[in-house]
Amino acid sequence: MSRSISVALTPSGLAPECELHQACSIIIDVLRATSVMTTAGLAGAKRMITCENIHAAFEIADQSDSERADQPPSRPLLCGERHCKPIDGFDLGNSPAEYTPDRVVGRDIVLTTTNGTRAIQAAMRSRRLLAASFLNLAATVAAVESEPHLQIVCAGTNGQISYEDVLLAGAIIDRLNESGSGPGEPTDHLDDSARIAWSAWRQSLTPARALEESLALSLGGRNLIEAGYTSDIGRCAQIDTIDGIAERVDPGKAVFRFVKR
Ligand SMILES: O=C(O)[C@H](CS(=O)(=O)O)OP(=O)(O)O
Repeated sequence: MSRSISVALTPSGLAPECELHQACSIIIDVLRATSVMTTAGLAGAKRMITCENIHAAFEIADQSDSERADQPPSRPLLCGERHCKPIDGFDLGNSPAEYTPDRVVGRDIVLTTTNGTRAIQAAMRSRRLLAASFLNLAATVAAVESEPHLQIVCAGTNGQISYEDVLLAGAIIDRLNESGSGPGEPTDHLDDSARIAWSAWRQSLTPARALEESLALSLGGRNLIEAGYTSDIGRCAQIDTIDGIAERVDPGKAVFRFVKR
């Protein structure tokens, strides 16, 4: 199958002319939104509803409350961060470690983060929309391998390209091309950003440097270290520990469910 892969290195890199409505889009925010969505999904969260701002998150939660007042505890968990820190009045922050089964099983989650949930919004017009992390790299590849047009959207950090997201974009491209015709050259058609991501990933693969170290060098990694969340970097650097993926269930709505492979 001839497949094309485009990468937006930040959400604003999505070309206005790109035909998102035909594309399967993969959102990447390794540190930490899409790692959180993957972890929460595995832990049994019912639905993950993403939104861009705190006000909208409270509105969604209040609306669910009034819809189901007779069936407590149905209020969604309010989750996310600003400046890497938990938000006042919210239930959970943006550390994957917080998303344990005892906290999230059977619960809806409303998530708002600085970059990840904005990237989701930027790609809402996509035909399919999935959230990828290193944790579920194999499940991501399995979910998209028969798609003819893939659009990868890196969340970046505050409008800037972030190395950790580029690395995962490259890792997805690399895995999709593992059974390609020859070493060193993907068989898929890659745009230039996809080629940059793939090269970055290939270059990062040295026996001397573990993925965790590369993530710690990145913009998102440095921000987390400064904010006191160093241990999240190691957690988000685990590869293929979760065999499933959060996928949007309803076109036009930022509502995701975790699909086990
Ligand atoms: O909390 C995070 O991991 C980041 C914070 S920032 O990117 O350093 O501002 O948010 P996210 O939207 O998950 O990238």
